[in-house]
Amino acid sequence: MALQPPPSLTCPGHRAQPAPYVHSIPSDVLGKFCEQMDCLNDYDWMRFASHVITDQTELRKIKCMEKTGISITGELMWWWGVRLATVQQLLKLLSELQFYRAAKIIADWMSLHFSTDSIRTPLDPTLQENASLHPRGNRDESIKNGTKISLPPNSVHSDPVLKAGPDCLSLIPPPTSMDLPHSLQSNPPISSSVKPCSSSPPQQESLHNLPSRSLVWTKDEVDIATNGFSEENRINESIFADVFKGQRQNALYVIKRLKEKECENQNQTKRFFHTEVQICFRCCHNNILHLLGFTIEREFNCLIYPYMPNGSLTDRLQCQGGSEPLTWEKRLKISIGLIQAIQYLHNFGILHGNVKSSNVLLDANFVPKLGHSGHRLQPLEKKTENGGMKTKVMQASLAYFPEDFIRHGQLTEKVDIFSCGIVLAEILTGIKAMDERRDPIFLKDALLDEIQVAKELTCSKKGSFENLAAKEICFKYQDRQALHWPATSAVCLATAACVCLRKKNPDMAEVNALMETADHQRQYQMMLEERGYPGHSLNTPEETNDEPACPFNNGFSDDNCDGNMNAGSLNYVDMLPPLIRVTSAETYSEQMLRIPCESDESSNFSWDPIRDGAYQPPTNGLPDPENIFPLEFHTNNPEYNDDITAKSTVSEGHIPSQEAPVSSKRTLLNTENSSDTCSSQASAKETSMEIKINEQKKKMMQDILLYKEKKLNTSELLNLD
Ligand SMILES: Nc1ncnc2c1ncn2[C@@H]1O[C@H](COP(=O)(O)OP(=O)(O)OP(=O)(O)O)[C@@H](O)[C@H]1O
Repeated sequence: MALQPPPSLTCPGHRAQPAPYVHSIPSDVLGKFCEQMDCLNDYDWMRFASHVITDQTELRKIKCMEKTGISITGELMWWWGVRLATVQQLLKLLSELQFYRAAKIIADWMSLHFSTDSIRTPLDPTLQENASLHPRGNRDESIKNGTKISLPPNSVHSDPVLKAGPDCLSLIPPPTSMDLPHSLQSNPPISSSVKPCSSSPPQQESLHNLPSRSLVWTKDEVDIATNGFSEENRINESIFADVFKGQRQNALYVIKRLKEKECENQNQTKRFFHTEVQICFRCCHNNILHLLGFTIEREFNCLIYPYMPNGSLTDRLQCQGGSEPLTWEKRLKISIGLIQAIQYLHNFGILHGNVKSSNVLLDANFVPKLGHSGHRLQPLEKKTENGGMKTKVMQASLAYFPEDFIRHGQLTEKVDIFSCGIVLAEILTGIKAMDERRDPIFLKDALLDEIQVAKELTCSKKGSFENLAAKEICFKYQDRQALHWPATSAVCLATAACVCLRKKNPDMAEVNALMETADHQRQYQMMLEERGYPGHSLNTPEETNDEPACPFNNGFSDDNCDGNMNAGSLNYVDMLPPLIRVTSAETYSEQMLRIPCESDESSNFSWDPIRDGAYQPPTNGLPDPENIFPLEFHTNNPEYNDDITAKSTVSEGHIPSQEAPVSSKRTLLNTENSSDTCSSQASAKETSMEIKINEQKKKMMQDILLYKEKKLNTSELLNLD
């Protein structure tokens, strides 16, 4: 259903006032209303609910929540609210069903907060005399205002609201069937047991009569599915929950059994359970993990999810169980899915509060599903047995939280966006968000340092320093295991991470735009591959593929290992169509056509002073001893130098130095592994690297140059003819 603008409540001579939406009812008013409605017997409640939701599955889900102690009317109102139902529609329905007490709660609030032009009391005419139910304020005020409003001819009798009496204000126009949410348009639910507005005595509807029972699992059912919680079905044991694999009717599930005793108090478990249930049921998005069921027996709280065959993003980034490293295409898709999930939640005013890579589950097609949201559980302080446990749990969370949240504890959208930025950085780098053997322990500190340095260097607008920081992050930390990662895509992803980490107003729209650019490039690359330009064959030395990856993926990094970046990805940057192309192709192409044989200390790429300002490049191609910062910011790998021009000091037949830049205050270093080892490995790689030029590739690079010089058109370049 297309979202409609709010129906205006207008009257001649008066300013149009938008009708308040159900979602704008304040929580205290809604609370009272829900309390009232939740007390209805099952039959009456279903009568009401089935006018709001005609989809029986949705309705069943909500009804099921009753057993968990969640207000089902609250859920119903949430469901309706996000579909832009108006208070007027709610009042009308309540009036039709003669739920006057509940209607009065809403009407009282309306009369206090909205002008008399915009409200009407939807009470049955017979009850207009009942002073205790009639919102007196409306009547009085309307008379005081002396407002006289004409009714649209065809609305007078059709709208029960309008039958209220001559001195009641009218609503013009009442929402047409087009304005109404789908559920209210027509076709009240066909249910044998629920007959709205039936005059027969209400039949008590019990949960057991509803087909929704499948959502509520019994202890026995869970026992059977997990084979008695057998060890072989255990997937994970965390402080708060045991995670088991289960099977029922040929479907695989994950059953998360909460450990109540480990939590500070029962209320906390209950709150966690409620939040998880509410969020999972409320959200219907391809990138949000669905909740398929739960148990509600005493001291036996289980949440049941679909089994995700590819486990968690953390596991796949760390290649747990010997899994293949994630390709960059998969990484890009996962990033986009995660961003969309968070945006979806935020659009509905839901804060996740627990975004981290272990909570991003991957289905059989590596589609990411964000799960396990809600309040974090706090463990009991068990000083003797489990000293330091709380600290560990806290530390794990700190890795994804911004400083001000840790200090003040106020969960906002910004917190989720920050956490998302850390996950994006994990995807880009394959580096764990936290590793106690590293300095700094937290990935976020390394990223924030890069951003700070870039900021200090550029003194320019945010976009510019973030881009600079992004390139540096790519250069230093990009995961080598994701082969053939196009530079533009990597920089876009790194920039997106930097945007998420902004202290003020991190902008998800900007993050999205960056990821769209990255995705365009993915599509372009796919197109190239379909046309017979296999991605890695352009200029990647074949032997690169066989080389062991730099030990980033063990959670360690070493600057000295960075020289052998994935040079193969340069080609795609060059070949990007003008719209998304960001690099200086000539520079790269020239570089790529050379035969690298040894590192050249004098070769140097420097930061483009024209674009980035402030810095005058050294004339001799060597770093200016007076001005150390260019050394800190130049990136020897041309892959990330879209704004960096090759200096004439790069001699023919040489590749740029493999020397790593010294950019930020600190870089992620494994304090246990000596960097020397890595450094010698890197130089060994360098000296042994012999690059064969493939004639086909060479021809292609030449074609690209011709294309750049406009001597070839796109069709000729891609051999389309
Ligand atoms: N639906 C699922 N499918 C497959 N594996 C899952 C699923 N849910 C969880 N897992 C596995 O179990 C691990 C632990 O899940 P759990 O929800 O306990 O995460 P956690 O990070 O330890 O805790 P929390 O989410 O409470 O912070 C995940 O990292 C993943 O490997």
